[in-house]
Amino acid sequence: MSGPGRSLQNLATDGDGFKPRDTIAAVSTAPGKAAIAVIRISGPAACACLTTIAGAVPEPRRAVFRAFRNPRDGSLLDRGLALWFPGPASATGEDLAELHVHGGRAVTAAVLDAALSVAGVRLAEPGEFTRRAFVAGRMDLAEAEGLADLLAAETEAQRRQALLQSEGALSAVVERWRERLVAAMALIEAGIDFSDEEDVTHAARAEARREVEALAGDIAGAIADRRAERMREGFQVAILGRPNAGKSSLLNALAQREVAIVTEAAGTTRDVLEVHLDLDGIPVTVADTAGLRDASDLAEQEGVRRAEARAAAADLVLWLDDAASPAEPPPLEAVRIWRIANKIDLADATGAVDHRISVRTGEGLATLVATLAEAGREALGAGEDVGLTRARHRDAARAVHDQLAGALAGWDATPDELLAEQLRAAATELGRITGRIGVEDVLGAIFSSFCIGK
Ligand SMILES: Nc1nc2c(ncn2[C@@H]2O[C@H](COP(=O)(O)OP(=O)(O)OP(=O)(O)O)[C@@H](O)[C@H]2O)c(=O)[nH]1
Ligand SMILES: [K+]
Ligand SMILES: [Mg+2]
Repeated sequence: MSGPGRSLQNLATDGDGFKPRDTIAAVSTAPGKAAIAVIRISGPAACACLTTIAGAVPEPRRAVFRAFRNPRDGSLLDRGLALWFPGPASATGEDLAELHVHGGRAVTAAVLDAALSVAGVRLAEPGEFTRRAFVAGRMDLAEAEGLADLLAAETEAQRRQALLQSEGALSAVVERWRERLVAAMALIEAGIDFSDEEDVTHAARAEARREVEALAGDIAGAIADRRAERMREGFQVAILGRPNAGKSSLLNALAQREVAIVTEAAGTTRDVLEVHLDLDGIPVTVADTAGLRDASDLAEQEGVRRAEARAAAADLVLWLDDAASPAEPPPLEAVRIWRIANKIDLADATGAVDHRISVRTGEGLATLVATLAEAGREALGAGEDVGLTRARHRDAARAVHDQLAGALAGWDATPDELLAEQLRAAATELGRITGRIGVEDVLGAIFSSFCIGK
């Protein structure tokens, strides 16, 4: 990765007070008790910092065992590994030092404090190490977002997808789109050069048009495919039903712990309660809701309202009902509904149902879980295909698509120069996804979503 980040240096530094020339330090591992914690220091004073705390600078990229000392009085703080990564071939592109210390609160606080006492060193902002990597051209924006997703990944499929994006798979797709646009532009521009040979111009314009049509189709396909974006949030399932159908019991059975209160009193659940499940690598969020009925109680009325709102926003509704007395689910537009008859230990299901279960005896639950995982995999993919993962990507892709559609609509009537200009504008717009252009407005939002130390 070379160009994009670097060309942004001025934008990225002047736009919102971001100053890569400071030296930053932070604990990069999670807070709390642990065997090891890593303190990272990046910037021009990293070398001074390392010398002050750990003695001489070690050979680049070699871990050495050192005593870490308080710069104020030379007292021993801890012993551990020191590493030195001189810029620009470091993670941030700057001089970077790492101190691996014992992972206790007091130890990390003392060593971080020692680092911050060195002139020119300050505490890092959230995501600032990654942001410096972006500014230095070590990764593009889509890759940085992939890295954020990788840190947040809770299931295998999420991990696979995030890793792909962090390694540049989405950037490569977008770059390929841009190359196709540039090729179409070149055809039009060739027409400009050969404007006295009408046949050549005509053929070139026709070929460019075919290419732009195909590209607009591919981009529309990518916008319509929401699987990768939904993978980040998980497959959203809402359990809906009348009071006492056994919704909370089902949630507990799926979660394999007592998350929700279960009683025989109708109207027990009021708030929406959700659990995050990992079904065979697929992230599935299941929400338990208040039983639907004309409630007199104010809190229960609000619970019913929330239940209906959650169901309307779900990918799938599990309409749970008593096998003995099934009722119709409420009309839910554009939401898939599975009818599930519960309590088949008491009475057999009547009418058409998708699943027959007894939460009490466990009958039918394994099949239900397997079918849920399958539905989730269908909706989200397995994390092996590359797609747009954020609204930000989709907005940019839609803007490009609209520009291409506009160019295609007026194609024959548009002079070569103007057509080439329209395609150039679309190519520029594509650069928003990887951060080649005009990203200063989104930088803060993207990087602040990271933790401090990343
Ligand atoms: N026999 C039998 N009882 C069940 C089964 N599932 C749940 N129950 C019982 O049904 C009653 C209601 O269960 P809940 O899980 O609280 O039902 P709910 O749909 O969450 O009820 P609300 O939150 O009040 O709407 C409890 O007494 C459960 O033990 C089942 O499969 N068989
Ligand atoms: K109940
Ligand atoms: Mg309940």
